[in-house]
Amino acid sequence: MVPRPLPRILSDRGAHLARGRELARTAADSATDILHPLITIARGLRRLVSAGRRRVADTPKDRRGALFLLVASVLLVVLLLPYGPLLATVGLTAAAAWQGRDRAPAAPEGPDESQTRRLRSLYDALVPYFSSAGDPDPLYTHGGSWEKAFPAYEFDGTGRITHLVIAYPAYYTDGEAESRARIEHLLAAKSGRGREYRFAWDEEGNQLTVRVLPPLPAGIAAQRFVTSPGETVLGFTDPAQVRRTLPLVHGGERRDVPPVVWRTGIRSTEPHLLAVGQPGSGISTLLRSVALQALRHGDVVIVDGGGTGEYACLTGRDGVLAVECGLTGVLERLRWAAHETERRLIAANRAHQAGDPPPEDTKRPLWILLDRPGTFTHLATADGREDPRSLLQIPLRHGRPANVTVVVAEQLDSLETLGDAVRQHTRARVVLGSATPEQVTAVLGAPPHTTPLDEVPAGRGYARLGTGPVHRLQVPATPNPYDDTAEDGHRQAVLDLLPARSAQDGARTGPTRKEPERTAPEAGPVRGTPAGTAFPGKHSTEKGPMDPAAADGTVTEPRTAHAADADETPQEPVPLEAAAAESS
Ligand SMILES: Nc1ncnc2c1ncn2[C@@H]1O[C@H](COP(=O)(O)OP(=O)(O)OP(=O)(O)O)[C@@H](O)[C@H]1O
Repeated sequence: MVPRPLPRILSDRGAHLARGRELARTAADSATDILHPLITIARGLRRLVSAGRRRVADTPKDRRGALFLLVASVLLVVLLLPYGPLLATVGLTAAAAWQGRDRAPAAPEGPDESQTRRLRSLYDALVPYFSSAGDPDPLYTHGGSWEKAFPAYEFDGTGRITHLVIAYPAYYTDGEAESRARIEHLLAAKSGRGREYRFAWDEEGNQLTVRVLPPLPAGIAAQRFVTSPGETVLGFTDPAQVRRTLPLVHGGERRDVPPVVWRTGIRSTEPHLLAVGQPGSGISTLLRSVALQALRHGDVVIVDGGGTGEYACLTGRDGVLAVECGLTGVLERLRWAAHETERRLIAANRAHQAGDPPPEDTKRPLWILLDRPGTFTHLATADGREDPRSLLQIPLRHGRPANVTVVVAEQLDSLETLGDAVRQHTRARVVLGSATPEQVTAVLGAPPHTTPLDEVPAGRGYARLGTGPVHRLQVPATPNPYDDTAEDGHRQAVLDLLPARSAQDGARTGPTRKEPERTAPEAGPVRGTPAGTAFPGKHSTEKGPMDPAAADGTVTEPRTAHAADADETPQEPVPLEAAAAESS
């Protein structure tokens, strides 16, 4: 699979950097070669001086005078002898060169006994798979030699394999997923569990390369990442597949870490994201991390189907248009988002036709983040209300040119509740937590090329942007700052990133709505569901100007950053058909 190219400016910069690094390395290598004798002599002189110092220190104080006298007499004799100083310099240089020689013992050639045993055991395990009765010159036979089968290998300090190249016969069915999986499973088991392995199959050269991957850096706190507008850091990955690094602060130190950067906006080829995972895998954490980054340049609407107050910290903050966890509010917000998408499209379209740049009020990114929207689909169906999925269609289909981005997070076992529009238009995908290779493949559209971990840390998983490669992913630690069980430093990092509390909170109200509010949590047994079916507990975050069902029964219009500048009368939504008619 071809990695999605970076924007030219970035890829060029990467190429320049790589070329620069290569040149610097070559220059350093040449300089080391030329200066090697000098380095050796300098090292030897240093050793001679320290030996002399040691000698003086070891000599009892009362005998040091005699020692200095002896040295002075030798120096005097040398000075008086014909060619004495010259001979002394040559002698000293020779002694320094001898002392400064590299004394590290030469690395032993080939593997030691225990390493040979490991390689032989791997070879024997592979014989049944890589041998065939009709092969006249078999590479793998019982009792055969492993040397030809394993042209390259490396071991770590504990004697476990870290890198292995395996040659296999051309007739092995390496194009079939099942055949590959069989070998990968066997190698992971025989090379030591508890580590992650990357397998690279070279079908042309009939070689399989196995590499042990170092663990991804966990516990990197949320922080202001060095990114451009339109870029969102989903998490961190291996350096092998990413040509860029992000400067970060981790554990009080500055580090450069390769990120998985998702690009949104009108030029994005993956304008919307779908994140799935098992309960507790870190999906809400990922959404919180995305929200905090989105708030740097845009407005955010959050739909929380979890009902555990995961996004309470964002309520009433600048740029946060709503944090909804009740069905009525959610429908209201999604309806508004659909209308806003249409409004932006029409405004931009009019500007295009007039030959003007897009109006300012269509440029500010709008993010709709939905955590477990399946809960509301279920409630709406039971209540005979509008399906929230149908309201998502317009932002998903037409969000890109309108600068509207949708992020949907759902649990692995509720994927069937997502609906076609979400499936079709979310081309950026993330899977977190433990998942079988089949589940990962079903979500990402391609298998992971690494073995799954026995114990998956929170926030660990895979990401794929469009048809790009599958990346290992570690989401930055972005806990709910009101969660006492989370690490204090990580909670404080989130608090530091929160925008200021909105000054206009509670300032504006809109038309009255008569509908009674019904929240997922307090709905109790819902019509059409078995009595006692439990829904997530209520966490009411509807307040201020976004409250769709305030105590006095009034509803407010969602507040955008531009609403204040624009006409105070709520804009009538214009359907998409009208936009199409206008443009024709
Ligand atoms: N990237 C991460 N780094 C460190 N800890 C994390 C990370 N992601 C999640 N966690 C921790 O794991 C726990 C579960 O995370 P989170 O609530 O985000 O998961 P979830 O999938 O939304 O779970 P739930 O279904 O329970 O809501 C939390 O304690 C959170 O702090």
